[in-house]
Amino acid sequence: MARGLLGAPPILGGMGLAILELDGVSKKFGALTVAEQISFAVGEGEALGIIGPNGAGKSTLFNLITGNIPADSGSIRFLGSDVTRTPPMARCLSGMGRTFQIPQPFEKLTVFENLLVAGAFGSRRREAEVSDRCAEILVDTGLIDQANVLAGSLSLLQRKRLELARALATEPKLLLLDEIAGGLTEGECRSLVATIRAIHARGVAVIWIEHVLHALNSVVERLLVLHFGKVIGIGKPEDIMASRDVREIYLGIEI
Ligand SMILES: Nc1ncnc2c1ncn2[C@@H]1O[C@H](COP(=O)(O)OP(=O)(O)OP(=O)(O)O)[C@@H](O)[C@H]1O
Repeated sequence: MARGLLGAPPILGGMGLAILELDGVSKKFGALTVAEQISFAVGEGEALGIIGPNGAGKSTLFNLITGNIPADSGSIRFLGSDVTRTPPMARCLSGMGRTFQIPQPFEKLTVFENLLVAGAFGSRRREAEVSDRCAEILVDTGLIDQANVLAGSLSLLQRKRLELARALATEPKLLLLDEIAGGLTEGECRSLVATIRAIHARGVAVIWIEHVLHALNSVVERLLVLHFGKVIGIGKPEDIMASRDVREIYLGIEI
């Protein structure tokens, strides 16, 4: 299990049981090691931020957690069950939802139709059964006025909101957000953060990869730092941001 920056054991943010546990997860693409002995746990209802330079292996880590790529070694437990060899769809059905760095909605479907597809597919229920829940999610994510708009004509912020809404439609207990604040204006970023905080406040555990640090640090209870596929720090955001390694490696500040 990864130690904190000061060598302390990982804190689960006082949230009790772990919803997700990685133990020694490793992955290589040919000669390139993208995940090396990654171990950490996320508490139920906790929000964990993941930072690291470009190419550090952050999105790859999400793909390992969701099962989109198989781990070479190590184990992944979700809600107490070993899911290391479980296919992505089954992980989604058991409560793992994710957004992708580049939103890819069904452009020729409306916003509401996009949600119906995600809700029905992500819960193996009929569209009529998920329709009310999808309408609620549109309200929660600030998209209700765009319900009948084609996804292809949305602004970047609205596409990010739709990406979030599609993940929520699968009714996640753990929500994985991949650079959802990237490319937004300051005001847009603030409004998206407010939405994410509200989702987290309802008890959904969040793992959020983000380069927009002020947005990330306003939500998460802990930060994990990846560098060349290795966890080089995990702990409270203020401790991580003050760490020499992180300042040198990630923020590019010479000490
Ligand atoms: N399917 C793949 N095959 C081979 N190499 C890959 C594959 N996917 C990612 N990589 C490489 O693995 C490394 C980690 O990529 P990854 O996208 O996980 O980084 P990241 O930390 O998310 O970067 P960014 O912040 O730029 O999104 C990179 O060198 C990338 O080129």
